[in-house]
Amino acid sequence: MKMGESSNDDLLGLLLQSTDCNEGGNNSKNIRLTVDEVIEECKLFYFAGQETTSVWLTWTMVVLSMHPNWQEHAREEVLQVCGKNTPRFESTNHLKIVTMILNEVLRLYPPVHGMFRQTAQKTSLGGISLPANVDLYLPTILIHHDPEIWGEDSAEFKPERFSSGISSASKEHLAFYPFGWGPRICIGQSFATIEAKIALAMILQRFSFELSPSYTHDPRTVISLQPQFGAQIILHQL
Ligand code: HEM
Repeated sequence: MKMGESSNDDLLGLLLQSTDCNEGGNNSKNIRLTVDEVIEECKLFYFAGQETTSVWLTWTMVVLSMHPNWQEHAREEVLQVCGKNTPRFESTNHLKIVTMILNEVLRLYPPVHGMFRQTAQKTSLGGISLPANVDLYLPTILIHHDPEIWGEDSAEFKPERFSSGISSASKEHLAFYPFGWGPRICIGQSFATIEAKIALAMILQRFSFELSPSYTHDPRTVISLQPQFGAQIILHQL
């Protein structure tokens, strides 16, 4: 970095080009990052991106073990679209059932269960007037489970809710926000979705799976929403 050498075709390279140490970068002086800020950005990307996606896939394996019919539907679709080949980015757009399943898992088990905000100034929100410095919690998991929004079967795993897309899945607009919303929406949303589709497709191509008798269903919040006692799953090679 001190030699002024960094590539601009990956995230770390772009961050390094934005530092005070790299005068050759494209950014104007007033938005340069310090080295400490680059380190913090790297930690944020690792923390925000790794645990969330892995727990999403974990819940998907658990839920598809509980619903072998959906596991079979998803496998049939993957084999139809990709055969036994490694799924490519382009094929992920054709995985409709896999997408419905992944969305329904995000609805029932959102890895980020809620978001925190603070009013910077006096704010009017939904007809309520809030003073400055009020802490707000937006409980994603409660909204995702609300029977008034999703229907009496809101607690059930029903990927068909999403068969006509996200906007038709619920009675309320903006009732599904596993990646947040607005200016701070998850920057890794598309990356995570492609990653999850490819990983799930590769697992379905190779294995059928079922829950081990030792599995106990007990979702708990440990920063992200996790299976408290682990996810013991038995894989059968196909
Ligand atoms: C299932 C996977 C994921 C879920 C559920 C998820 C969820 C979220 C949510 C809800 C937020 C907004 C937090 C807030 O507004 O307070 C967020 C922000 C963020 N996410 Fe993700 N995320 C996922 C994957 C990823 C991946 C793969 C990356 C990076 C490669 C990533 C990077 C980030 C970053 C950097 C932010 C902060 C953005 C900002 O503050 O402007 N996330 N994520």
